[in-house]
Amino acid sequence: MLKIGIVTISDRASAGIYEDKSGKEIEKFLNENIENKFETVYKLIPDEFDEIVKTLKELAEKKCSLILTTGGTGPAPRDVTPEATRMVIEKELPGFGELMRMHSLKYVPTSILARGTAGVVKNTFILNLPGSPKAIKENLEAVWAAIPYTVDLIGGDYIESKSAFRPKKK
Ligand SMILES: Nc1ncnc2c1ncn2[C@@H]1O[C@H](COP(=O)(O)OP(=O)(O)OP(=O)(O)O)[C@@H](O)[C@H]1O
Ligand SMILES: Nc1nc2c(c(=O)[nH]1)N[C@H]1C(S)=C(S)[C@@H](COP(=O)(O)O)O[C@H]1N2
Repeated sequence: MLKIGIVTISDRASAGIYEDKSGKEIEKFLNENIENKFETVYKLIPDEFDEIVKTLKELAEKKCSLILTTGGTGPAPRDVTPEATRMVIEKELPGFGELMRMHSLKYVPTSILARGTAGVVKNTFILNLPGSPKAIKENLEAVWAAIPYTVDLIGGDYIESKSAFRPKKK
């Protein structure tokens, strides 16, 4: 069955200082946009480089076709999610981050602070989203249409989604 990893990277949420609303927002978006059966694997970790790398590798080895991370993409000293993601991926897909930042300008001028990227390791596609709960939908609505086809191309499990775009086969 289609497996999707949700990784919340937040010092405060992982310490129990606040509830992880962003992970829940990701789950909600997936439930609203995927029509076939899928299971999620959820991880809540602090902004620690080694822990992020370990978690992403573990979820890729568990055959998640898609991993969505939230948090740690900004300029603060402990924000290292894009660097950790680059340690794991074999191929970067910079268009996802570019489009998310451009689209998010419509909501906040600080969208240019997000450094999130995306890329592929074996049959897993990893995408970094910003940490704020409201940023989840704002960013996923920008790039979701391209995600199911990306997962097709890398040999991941099929994602059935009315909001996806798949180019017609010739
Ligand atoms: N997982 C989360 N759940 C709920 N609110 C969050 C989460 N992550 C971030 N936020 C909220 O979004 C705001 C902006 O995110 P910010 O970049 O400060 O957090 P972060 O660096 O991702 O998290 P942290 O400081 O805990 O590591 C935060 O002040 C916080 O209120
Ligand atoms: N759509 C959208 N993008 C957004 C935001 C937002 O609220 N909405 N917040 C911005 C802010 S304030 C920051 S600092 C960066 C990085 O957030 P992160 O460090 O929590 O990942 O995402 C940016 N991108």
